[in-house]
Amino acid sequence: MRFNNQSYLNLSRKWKPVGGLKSQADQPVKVMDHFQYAIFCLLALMRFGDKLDEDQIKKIEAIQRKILLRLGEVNVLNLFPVLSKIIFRKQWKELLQLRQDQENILIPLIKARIEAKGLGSESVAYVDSLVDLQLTDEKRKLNMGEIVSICAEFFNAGTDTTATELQWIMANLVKFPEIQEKVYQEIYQLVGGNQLGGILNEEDMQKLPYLKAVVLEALRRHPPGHFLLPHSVSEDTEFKGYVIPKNANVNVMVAELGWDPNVWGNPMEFKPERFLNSSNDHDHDEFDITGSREIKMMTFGAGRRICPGYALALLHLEYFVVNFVWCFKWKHVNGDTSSIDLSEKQKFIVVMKNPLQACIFPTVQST
Ligand code: HEM
Repeated sequence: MRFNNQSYLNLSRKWKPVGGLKSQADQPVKVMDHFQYAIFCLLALMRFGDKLDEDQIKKIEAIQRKILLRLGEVNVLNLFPVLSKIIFRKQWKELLQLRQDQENILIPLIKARIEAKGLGSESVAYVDSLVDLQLTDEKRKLNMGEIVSICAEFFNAGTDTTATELQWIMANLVKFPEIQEKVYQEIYQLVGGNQLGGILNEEDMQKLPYLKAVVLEALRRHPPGHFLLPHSVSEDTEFKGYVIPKNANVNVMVAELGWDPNVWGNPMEFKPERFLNSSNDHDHDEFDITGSREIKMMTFGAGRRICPGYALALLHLEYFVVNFVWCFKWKHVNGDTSSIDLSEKQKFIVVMKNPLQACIFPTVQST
């Protein structure tokens, strides 16, 4: 897609401040908490098939976060569980209490879903498939504890990764307003004035290659995980002259792979255009994020242990970005692009060292 400067100027957006009050709109919003909450609500809806109220969401979020923060401790205690249960009795008690709290919150939601399904609810939820799942080798279904753990994993693996990536994308769109404007113009050229202020849907997103390129570029330049989960080889393996012994821990430097100058020109530059018509394979128009044809980046891993939520994450990222840009103009604080600092900080995943703050204005379309 080409963006012609003339039409870009003609269509240039007008905007009005949030709530119609300039003073309010001038107040920068720290967006990350809102992103996290939105993604969490969406995942909860997918899981339980029903909208949960704010109180329930906050309770699940709080317990999940407490458990996530102590995950390292769980791994250490599990190295020698028999011994650690004696020596670290207090820690074990606290961790078991956290698990109990998690079950107390999630089990009633799972049971409510089973009941709703029994009463003929037509919606489809993730919990339904877990309840129906038959473990063929063991000739049994999942028990309640296992369903709780799998639901919890879905929250842990899907919330912070997607919300963090969303923050990286929006930070780049605020830092580089010309890229934000290109996303807007692409949407405008697709839907014109017909859908002003309306929400764009999944079908619209399939026709927006520049939007997809922005999301891919962010996943390349700012992968939330700089490593994969630990893997190991099941037998001694030789790779490029090195012997990797059986059971050795193996990982991949995900970020370095996406920043390799031999593969990507000016890799540290945020340049979505590199993903337009990026496929060399004429049978496939889209970039192969799964690495099944060629591995150029591995933000979601590759092969059989690839992130099972990658398609969902892409869908959510594209959905939020397209609607954020269509409905709002995102501006940096005090007109100063340097207020957007793209430095990284290693937490559980790699986050923005200085979280994004932006002034956000609902757009009013010029005709
Ligand atoms: C931008 C968003 C996301 C990124 C960058 C991401 C990335 C990853 C990566 C790199 C792995 C490890 C792959 C490996 O070790 O080979 C992984 C695993 C996993 N992801 Fe994601 N993920 C994202 C979103 C999601 C979502 C939305 C879900 C589900 C709702 C999800 C569920 C999982 C699960 C369950 C695993 C563990 C799979 C296993 O143990 O085999 N992820 N993800």
